Amino acid sequence: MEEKSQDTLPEKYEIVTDHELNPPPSSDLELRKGGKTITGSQEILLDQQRGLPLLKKIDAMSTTLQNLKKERMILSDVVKGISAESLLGSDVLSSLQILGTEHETLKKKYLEESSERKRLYNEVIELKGNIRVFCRCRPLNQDEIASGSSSVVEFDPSQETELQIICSDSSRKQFKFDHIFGPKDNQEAVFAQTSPVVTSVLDGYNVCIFAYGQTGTGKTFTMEGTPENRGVNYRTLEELFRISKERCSTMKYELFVSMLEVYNEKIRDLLVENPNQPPKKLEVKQAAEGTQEVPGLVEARVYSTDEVWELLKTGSCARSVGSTNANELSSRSHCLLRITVKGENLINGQRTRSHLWLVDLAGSERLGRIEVEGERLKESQFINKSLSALGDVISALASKTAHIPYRNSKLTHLLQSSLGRDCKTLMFVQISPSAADLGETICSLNFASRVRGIEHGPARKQGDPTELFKYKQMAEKLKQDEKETKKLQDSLQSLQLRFAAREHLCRNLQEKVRDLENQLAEERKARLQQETKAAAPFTKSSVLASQQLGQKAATQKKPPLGPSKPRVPLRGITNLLPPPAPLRKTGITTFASISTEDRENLSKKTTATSTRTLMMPRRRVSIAVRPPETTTTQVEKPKRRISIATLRPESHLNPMMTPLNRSKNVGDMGRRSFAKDARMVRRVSRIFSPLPGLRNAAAEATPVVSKSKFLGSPPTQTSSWKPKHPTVVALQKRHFIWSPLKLRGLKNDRRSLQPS
Ligand SMILES: Nc1ncnc2c1ncn2[C@@H]1O[C@H](COP(=O)(O)OP(=O)(O)OP(=O)(O)O)[C@@H](O)[C@H]1O
Repeated sequence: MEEKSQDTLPEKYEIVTDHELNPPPSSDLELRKGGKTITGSQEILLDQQRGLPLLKKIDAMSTTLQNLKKERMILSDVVKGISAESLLGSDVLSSLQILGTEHETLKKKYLEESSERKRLYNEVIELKGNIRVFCRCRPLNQDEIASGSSSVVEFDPSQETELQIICSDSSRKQFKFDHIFGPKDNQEAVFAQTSPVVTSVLDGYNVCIFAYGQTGTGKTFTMEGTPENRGVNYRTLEELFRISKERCSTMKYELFVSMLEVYNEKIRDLLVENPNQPPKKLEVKQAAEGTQEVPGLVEARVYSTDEVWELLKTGSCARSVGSTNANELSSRSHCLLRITVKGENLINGQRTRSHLWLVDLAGSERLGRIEVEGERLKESQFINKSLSALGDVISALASKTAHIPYRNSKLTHLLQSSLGRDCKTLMFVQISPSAADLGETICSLNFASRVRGIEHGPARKQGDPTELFKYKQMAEKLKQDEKETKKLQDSLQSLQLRFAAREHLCRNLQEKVRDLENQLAEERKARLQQETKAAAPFTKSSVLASQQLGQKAATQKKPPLGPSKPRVPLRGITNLLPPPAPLRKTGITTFASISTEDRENLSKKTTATSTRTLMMPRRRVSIAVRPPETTTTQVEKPKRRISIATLRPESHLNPMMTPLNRSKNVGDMGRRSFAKDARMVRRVSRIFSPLPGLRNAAAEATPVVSKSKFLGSPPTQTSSWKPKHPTVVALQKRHFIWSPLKLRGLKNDRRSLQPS
């Protein structure tokens, strides 16, 4: 120890003296003067040599110690002052940063690869079949060996999936399964094949593993095992813990364990804290998310394998067992271990909740096989009933029927969400090698073969049901909203279409109105011209009068309608006609019956009243004149409605006399008229037209009847045509006098229309 301090101390002193931070004591300086560096310990030695008293030595040592302390402080300050950059350099730091980024990228890639591996792994299992059947044959037990029973099961070591059963008639029956375990295969070998299915629960798949077979064939041994040979249940949980630890950087798992039994179609919780208290009545209920739950069932959170083993032992002890002649401690119930795995992906936050059911079924032997009575018989009946329900479910799944009878038994109802199309199923068919059990063995193998025949679709990952439920509700709301939106869109579209159609109709109607107005204006203009022309050949006075009339007409006539004003869009189209104008007195006169004096009076009267008449809007006046033959033909065909008056004494017999005309004529009798006898006046009005045949004939016979836009084009006059109808003949014989209606311009000067 002494030597070691001698080696190290000189260096420290060197540093101190170099930095000149703490000058050494005077004794040191003196010693250095001699050209030698002397340490504290050497000094002590010197003092000893000099024979200094002990106190002096202690003083010296404490001084040295203080110096050393100061030194340490200085050094620590120096160390603190050294930064990473000054120590490593910027190049090293930048390369460290690059390496860090590379590390992150590699980590990401690793995650991607691991998820891909998981996917492929799952695919491999799916290809192998989501329902798999393993056969396990136990060794001959002591009793069987003692009784000299031989094995009827033959295994071919090269064929891991085939076995042969030697029947009583020495024939062989071959069975094929996904894997066959012989009497020599231990628990590890069994679990090695089982683990891939088991670990699927961590990936979010529902899994169901069950052991089926007659009593005493090793179902409990395979599932539960013994403390020395632990079975699938314990190993499964062990494996789940191992993998969850392995994945802790990316996944967070929570494991829960429930243990129950179905005894005589009743569910019993095997994990109740106080087994002495009366059992709770447990029922299978369908949760809102569609999964099967058992409300009130104990769900223990497990954190370690030790805990699990204790738990399994507790549950196993609470199980109903009884003694049968086939098994000393025969399971009289179906024992179900449920492992619930809640997973959360720490990278993307995805959550899963899946179940793994590990089922140790009660013995499948037929009733006659074991001698039971009383309570045992009842148990056996329930066991057989539920096993047959399981068989029905499997058959329904195999035949892909729409209805799977899960609810026929408690067992199948419990397993509903883990025994079906979206899940992974593994069945252990347990058989006995003994010849004495041959019949039961063949039965079990046949059942297992049926199960193996089920073609499952790909298993589906199970999300967290509460989250799934939430998403389902959201999806439904979204669907409804979409429907509503679609409805609204449809109605909007139809409204738009209707609106467009209306608009189109309005536009068409407006155009029509404009056309009609234009047409009307033109017709008015033309009519005015025609009337002026028609009045020209009459007397000089009439010419003068017509000039005056023209002037007046120019000043008073209604101007032609201008372009239509912009109209308010039509709200609706109605077929209603405008309210009819009140009936006006119609003056019908015939010049034939008027004397010269009367005519003069008439002229005066007409002139006197013309102004008033003209001012009256739309006053309808029919004037009968007898123009010369030539004049009649020269008159251009008016386009408006006309009234024609003829001299006919027997007007009441005229078929063309309309009721209106007749009444008008009758009404006019008492009134002042140009005609001496109103009955002599026959007015042919186009308002009440005669029969079409007659009308055409009359039209042809009447050259003054011009085209009306309401009645079609007038027929052309032909000299060769000879009318046959008496009315037409009468009309033709008599002079037709054209009398335009609404001839307001001319009304002022009716004299101009008088025959010369
Ligand atoms: N593969 C095996 N290797 C060694 N011993 C086994 C094997 N299988 C079963 N045994 C033994 O056979 C006996 C009966 O097994 P077990 O109780 O598991 O049968 P079981 O099918 O569960 O019967 P039960 O339906 O009546 O409950 C047990 O003592 C068990 O240890």
